[in-house]
Amino acid sequence: MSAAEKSFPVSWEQFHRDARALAWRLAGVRPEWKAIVCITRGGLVPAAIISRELGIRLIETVCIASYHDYAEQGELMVLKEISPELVEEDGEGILIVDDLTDTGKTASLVRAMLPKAHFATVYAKPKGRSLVDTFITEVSQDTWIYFPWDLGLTFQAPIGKGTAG
Ligand SMILES: O=P(O)(O)OC[C@H]1O[C@H](OP(=O)(O)OP(=O)(O)O)[C@H](O)[C@@H]1O
Ligand code: HPA
Ligand SMILES: [Mg+2]
Repeated sequence: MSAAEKSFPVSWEQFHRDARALAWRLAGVRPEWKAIVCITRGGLVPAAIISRELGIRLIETVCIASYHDYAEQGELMVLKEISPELVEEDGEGILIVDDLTDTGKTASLVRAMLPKAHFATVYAKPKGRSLVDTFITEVSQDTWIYFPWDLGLTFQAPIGKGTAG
């Protein structure tokens, strides 16, 4: 991916609101889901919110790492695969959850594992958008999304010059 020029910081409240909005959309897709397959680590937080909202209690993980250094994507590594029982029927009725799709590489890898599953992310960038079935907010490709679990409270310099006390 190209170096991100803009930033999109997301608070816990906003993330919760957006993940709930995603759950509302998914409730309209089908009445029941067999399981959530959550792409770690980023998918763990939206999966917790969606599982609570939709009453889905069977949660599986597929563990993938790619962005080793912020904004620099390395080779995709599958650290843990999906259990064979859930791969049966090509993932029909299964909900795949991730926090976002950026280049779409992670999404296309997991889609190939469960071709009939429904793929949902909270955020999407243009390159990955066509690989997900449902998402809430699109941000431009040159934007880096800062998730609340990567942020902390820090001092903000005053807007006006010379007013720092
Ligand atoms: O569409 P892509 O370009 O493939 O990027 C999207 C993926 O990148 C991030 O995960 P990352 O691999 O950084 O691991 P993490 O979830 O553990 O932070 C994010 O959580 C998505 O899973
Ligand atoms: O914009 C992003 N933010 C956080 N993690 C990411 N992984 C890929 N793209 C992003
Ligand atoms: Mg991830």
